[in-house]
Amino acid sequence: MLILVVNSGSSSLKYQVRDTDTHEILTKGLIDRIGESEVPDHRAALLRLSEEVGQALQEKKIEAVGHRVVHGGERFSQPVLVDNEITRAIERLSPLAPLHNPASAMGIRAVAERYPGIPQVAVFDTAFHRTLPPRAWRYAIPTPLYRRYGIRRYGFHGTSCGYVSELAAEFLGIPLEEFDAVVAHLGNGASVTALQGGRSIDTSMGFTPLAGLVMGTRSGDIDPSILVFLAREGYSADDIDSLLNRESGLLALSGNTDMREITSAAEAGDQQAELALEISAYRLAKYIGGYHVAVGGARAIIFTAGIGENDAAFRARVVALLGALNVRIDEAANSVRSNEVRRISTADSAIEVLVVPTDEEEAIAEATAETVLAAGRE
Ligand SMILES: Nc1ncnc2c1ncn2[C@@H]1O[C@H](COP(=O)(O)OP(=O)(O)O)[C@@H](O)[C@H]1O
Ligand SMILES: CC(=O)OP(=O)(O)O
Ligand SMILES: [Mg+2]
Repeated sequence: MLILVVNSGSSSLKYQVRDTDTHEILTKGLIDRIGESEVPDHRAALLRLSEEVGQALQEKKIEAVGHRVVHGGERFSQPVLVDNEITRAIERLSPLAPLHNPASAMGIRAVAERYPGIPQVAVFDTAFHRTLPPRAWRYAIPTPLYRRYGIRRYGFHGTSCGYVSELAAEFLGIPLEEFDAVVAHLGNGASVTALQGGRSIDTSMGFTPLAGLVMGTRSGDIDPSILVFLAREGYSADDIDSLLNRESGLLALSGNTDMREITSAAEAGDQQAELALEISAYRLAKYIGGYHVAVGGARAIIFTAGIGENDAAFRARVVALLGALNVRIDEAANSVRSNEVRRISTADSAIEVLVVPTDEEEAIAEATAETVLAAGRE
């Protein structure tokens, strides 16, 4: 089946046209640095996508479209065929994923206009984390807040996590059902997930993709009282939202969101950039240690996504903080650039450290084809 996959990340829009029968990628593209002058917003990115795809495909016809949707709430634990009601449900979840869900809903509507009648499937980041036990998803706040507003941990990057954990288990020759690991998905948004028996049992993002690690523009964990303090100081809800989601993280610490630039600044002696890297690595290392305990001893630590796959210096910095776990990096293996699954730990490292390139688009294409075929059989 010929599938267009649309992955609306917070700062980028990735697309691919894939044939799920032959596994061929017919065309793909990345519209990056959304928000800067050339591509001011996701609408502009989608317009560019439709021009590029139209040119590349000529007379070939796309049969279905798969969308990455970040927040599926408690309702969606599987990919679903999209209709108007589902699109509205995705929009209603926007307050819980303000950098992502509006872009996905916009994408779904834009595709419906451009390719009328085409089946569209939503594939949710949250779905993989529906296996979290209550001890991990409940917050220690009054129950009515959960019942009334659905305030709980959901977790994100699930499509990526599921994809890389299968590849990692296969690489190590461990059956997925017996695979205990920690997955660090480090992109513009970043999260860590604890896998036990191949299933998610804890994850650093929470009610929204703001919790956990230091990210490009997101603060990650902070004391919630800071919000109350700021509200009393006169900050509005929108001010706080924008402060923590768009003006914090690496940007606030170093003046930059791009790890490549932060790393070169740090190497050139920029103290702020150095501190930003230190804080990010330290926070991640603490999570890895915690999740090693949560899964009862991880067999592997997996690095994936933009930073995880490409930033050898950052990986080395994180692993250097894991000495207490007897995890050791192999500097030579770590500095190899490759698109393959690879081991970067030494033979005597207590836990294997792997780099596993993620492919959310492939996972979404497969899920889309399956969902469309299953709907056709009903
Ligand atoms: N070669 C590289 N070295 C260091 N960081 C990189 C490299 N390539 C990409 N990155 C970083 O990866 C991040 C983007 O990751 P990605 O997974 O594409 O993000 P998203 O999908 O969330 O938009 C950015 O912080 C970028 O700086
Ligand atoms: C959920 C999330 O943060 O996604 P991204 O990394 O694409 O911003
Ligand atoms: Mg991403």
